[in-house]
Amino acid sequence: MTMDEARIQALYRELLIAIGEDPDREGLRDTPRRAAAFWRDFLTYRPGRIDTTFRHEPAGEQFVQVSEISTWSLCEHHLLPIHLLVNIAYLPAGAVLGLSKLVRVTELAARRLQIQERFVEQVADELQKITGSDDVAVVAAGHHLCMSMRGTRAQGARTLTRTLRGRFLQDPRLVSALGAGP
Ligand SMILES: Nc1nc2c(ncn2[C@@H]2O[C@H](COP(=O)(O)OP(=O)(O)OP(=O)(O)O)[C@@H](O)[C@H]2O)c(=O)[nH]1
Ligand SMILES: [Zn+2]
Repeated sequence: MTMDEARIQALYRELLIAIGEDPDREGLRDTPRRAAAFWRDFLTYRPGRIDTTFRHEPAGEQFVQVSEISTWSLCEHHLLPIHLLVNIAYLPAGAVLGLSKLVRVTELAARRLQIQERFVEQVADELQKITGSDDVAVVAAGHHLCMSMRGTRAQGARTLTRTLRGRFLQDPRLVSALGAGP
């Protein structure tokens, strides 16, 4: 994605004028710069290495889950934050992924304009790709500010999205191992 920071700053200045503010008053003078820096920081996450795996042949079946990964995304309809708690599980296929990489993959999918349904799909796609396992599950509990600070003002409403692939689709025991969600 290309980002034109000078243009973003100019647009924020326009926005301040449009809402009846004086963009040159002391408290607002640097606001367009700060707001543009936010967009740059938010949208240009560099995940580093995300595919470190270790060969591992468990004696029996193994289920790996990292729970309650906390991150922030932005709702693409209102440009307001979504706080996400994410559980990721997979059944290793001959190799296990470095645990921190599950967090990096989560962050990568969060740092864009999102809907929560697509977010879990994108995390699952990436996880399948880097683990080589078809058996993955991603569950997210979202708190959408567009539903709590405006609109319905539904304080505490939690949205649960879940994507199940491979054996997670076929085996109810695996789904119950995931728990009720983050
Ligand atoms: N499916 C889905 N909907 C979302 C998500 N984030 C926000 N929305 C919804 O997007 C919808 C946009 O609806 P509109 O009627 O176009 O917008 P609005 O007039 O601001 O609606 P309200 O939010 O109901 O006030 C709302 O129902 C939001 O709750 C998301 O991650 N997934
Ligand atoms: Zn929204």
